[in-house]
This record gives sequence, C-alpha cells and structure tokens, in this order.
Amino acid sequence: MSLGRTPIHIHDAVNSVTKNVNVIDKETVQLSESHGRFIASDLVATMDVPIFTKSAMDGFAIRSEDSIEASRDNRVAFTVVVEVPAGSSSDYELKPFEAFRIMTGAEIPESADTVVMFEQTKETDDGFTIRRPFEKNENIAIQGEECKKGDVILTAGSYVNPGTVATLATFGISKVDVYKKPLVGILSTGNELLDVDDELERGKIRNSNTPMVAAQLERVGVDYTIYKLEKDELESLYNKVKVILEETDALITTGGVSVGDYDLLPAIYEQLGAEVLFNKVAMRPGSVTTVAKLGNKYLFGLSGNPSACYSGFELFVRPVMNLMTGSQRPFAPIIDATLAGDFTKPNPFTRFLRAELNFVNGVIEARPAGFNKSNAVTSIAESNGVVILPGGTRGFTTGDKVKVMLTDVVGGAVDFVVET
Ligand SMILES: Nc1nc2c(c(=O)[nH]1)N[C@H]1C(S)=C(S)[C@@H](COP(=O)(O)OP(=O)(O)OC[C@H]3O[C@@H](n4cnc5c(N)ncnc54)[C@H](O)[C@@H]3O)O[C@H]1N2
Ligand code: MOO
Ligand SMILES: [Mg+2]
Repeated sequence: MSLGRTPIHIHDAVNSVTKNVNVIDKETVQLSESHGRFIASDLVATMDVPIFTKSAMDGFAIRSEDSIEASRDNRVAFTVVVEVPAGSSSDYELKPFEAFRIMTGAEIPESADTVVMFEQTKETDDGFTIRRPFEKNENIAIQGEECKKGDVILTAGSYVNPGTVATLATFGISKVDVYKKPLVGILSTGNELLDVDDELERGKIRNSNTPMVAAQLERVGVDYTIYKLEKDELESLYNKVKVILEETDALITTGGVSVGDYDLLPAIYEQLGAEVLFNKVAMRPGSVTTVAKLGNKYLFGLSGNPSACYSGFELFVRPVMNLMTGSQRPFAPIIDATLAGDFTKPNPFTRFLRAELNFVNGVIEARPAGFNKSNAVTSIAESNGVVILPGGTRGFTTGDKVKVMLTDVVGGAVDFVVET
C-alpha cells in the first residue's frame, strides 16, 4: 500500500535499474542485417587502409623531381606513356619527363611519386605542360594513411551505423558478431481495456499502451511479444506473468501498479519472490512506476496512465534494453534548451514534460506539448523530447533555460542552415 512506499530520487532509481545489467548473448548476423545492432567483438584492421597507394585525383602521375624547374614563365612538358584507370596498375618505369595518365583510385605506379590534376595542366599533342613544381605525394592517398593493419577500429559495444557497415565491408567482414536482442513481453492489464479494433462500451477504453510500448521497443531496436490483455484477477495474472517470464528476457506490464483495489502487480511481485528495486519515484508523471528483478529478468511495472507509461519506459526500460543489447551509451542524451511556453504549475517532484523541440536561430526551443497530464496521450504524439523540471520548483516561463531529454531523434529540421 502507499503507506509502505518510499519515493526515491530519480537518479537513484535510474542507477538501481542500470547497474548489473547482463548483455543477453552474442550471435552472428549477415552484414546486411547488422545495421542498428552493437558489435560484440573489437574490430581490428586486417590490412592497411588504403590498401595500396593511389591517386586521389584524375590527372597525371609524374616523378616530382622532373617538376622542380617548372614556373609560370618556364612551363615544363611531359609525355604521356601509359594509361592507368582505376582498378589497374602499371609496372612501367618512368623515364625523365614521362607521365602516366591516371584516374582517381588507381594504384600509383612505383616509378611515380606525385599527381598533377588535369586542371593544373595545359594539354599538348603528346602530353601536357605544368607551371609549378609538385611535391612528392601531392594528390596521392598513401597506403595506411587512414589506418594500419592491427589498429583497433571499433571496440565491442559500438553501434553499427551506416559508416560501420561500410567499414566492415572494407575489411571483407560479411558475417558480423553482434549482441543478441532481448525478447521482451508486453502485457497490459485492466478490466476497462479493449483492443484497438473493439467497439467502445460504457466505462471502457482502448488499450493504447501496448502499441505505444511496442513502438518504443522498436525505437530501441528490441524484439517483443505482445500478450493478450489481462483482467485484474490475481491468480490468472500471476500465472500469466510466470509463463511470460519463462518465454522472454524481460516483461513490461502496464497498469495495476498503484494502490487501487485492483492494482495487483505489487502482490504479484511478492508472490513471485521478485526483488523490488523501487515502487515509488519522486517524479511526475509515473511516480508509481515499479521495477523488480527475478534473477536476471526485469519486470517493469509501468503505470497505466499513458504519459506516465511513456516516461517510465524512456527513463528505465530504454537504458536497460540498450545495456542488454550491448550498448555503451544507454541513455537518451540530455541537452540544454530554452522554454518556448509557460508551465506555471508547482513541481513537488521532478517533472517530465513532453515537449516539441525546434532548432531556432541556433537555439533549441522546447514548447510544452499540448495537454500535459499523466493521463494524456495526445501530448506524447506532439512531442519529440521531454523537458525535465527539477523538484521543489514552480513557475517556469517562456525563455527559461531547461534540460531536455532527447527521446526522439528520428525526423529533422524544417530547413538547412549552416555557416559556410
Ligand atoms: N490513492 C492513490 N491513487 C492513485 C495514486 C496514488 O498514489 N494514490 N497514484 C496515481 C497515479 S500518479 C497514477 S499514474 C495512477 C497509476 O495507476 P496504475 O499504474 O495502477 O494503472 P491503472 O490503475 O491500471 O490505470 C490508471 C489509468 O490508466 C488507464 N490505463 C491503464 N492501462 C491502459 C492502457 N493499456 N491503455 C490506455 N490507458 C490505460 C486506466 O484506465 C486508468 O485511467 O494511479 C493514480 N492513483
Ligand atoms: O504516477 Mo502518476 O503519473 O504521477 O500521475
Ligand atoms: Mg491503478
């Protein structure tokens, strides 16, 4: 009951869920399936990159020593002897004032040591002239200049982004060791709940938490199973939770964690013998969010109220899922922003305010999104971040500096503005 619940600080709550999280396991996936995963072993360069010294420009490869005397008044002439397109090479030994016609990406023949771009030459019948000396290695990409064989390119736990995919391909890695994704069960509870397709009835509402939580899990790249809605009935709910824990790595329930007569999750954690990490957090919304552990398995008891459910996920489920998946950066970034609307209510506890973020004239503006109460659903849709107002404060107004958690990094700016 509420009397037995001691609210803990949000920092303590986050720390307690995110310590001792075990990564699930490793698996090998095809390169094409690796994007969005976390690599499970260090990537050590098996060769130099570039693997051979090559031309960085389309032009002519020459011996730099032949260009020393070149000037505006004394153009030096070269004769083109061999063509070297990308994908080929030449063992021809250049004689003085001879040149290769060479393309970007082609191996630099041994006898040349610098490249003159087409734009730096004037064409002649059998070649070209230049008007300045070229130093060794101009317009050349040297073998190993990017990385050397044996260098550690990426460490285990790195996120596989499109550039990682390109790097893996460069080293010929078509099968990638990644951390396994946890399988998470989603179970919404409540006698009042109907499925999305059901006709509305008196006193009932549609279950919006299950699809929302599923989408949040997708956003962190985790697999899930959706279980059928459960009524607030102790025995059947207990049995269901037990079965789900056998089938999954973690369980997210929504609803039934407060102190109401039909809020059964606290009794279920007790019956399971689970360790309750906390059952009250000094925050709004989501103060009744409860997290328990049974062995390595997490039981996230998210609040039934949609906005509380959403915040509870972003604060606790998200970092744990990221850690289980092998991420070394489990938390949503928290940045500075300027409030673009008033929020005058008192904040006895730390307040999480869904907000729409915009980048305006170099400043990140955070506009509190719509109807911003615990039971709100539409404000979540209007938000792409969460403003964090410290507990024990009140009266925030437009222009105030606030912290914002970047929950949603999908999408972009309305325009492209950079200093050039
Ligand atoms: N005496 C007290 N009453 C309440 C307290 C309290 O401290 N003392 N805390 C309040 C707060 S704060 C919240 S938040 C809610 C949390 O309730 P539960 O987590 O137990 O959730 P339910 O009671 O099952 O439902 C609450 C609310 O959310 C709606 N709901 C539930 N599931 C869904 C769903 N899947 N999709 C959409 N909406 C859902 C449900 O119909 C209720 O309206 O408790 C307060 N009470
Ligand atoms: O748990 Mo509640 O969300 O503070 O309204
Ligand atoms: Mg309740």
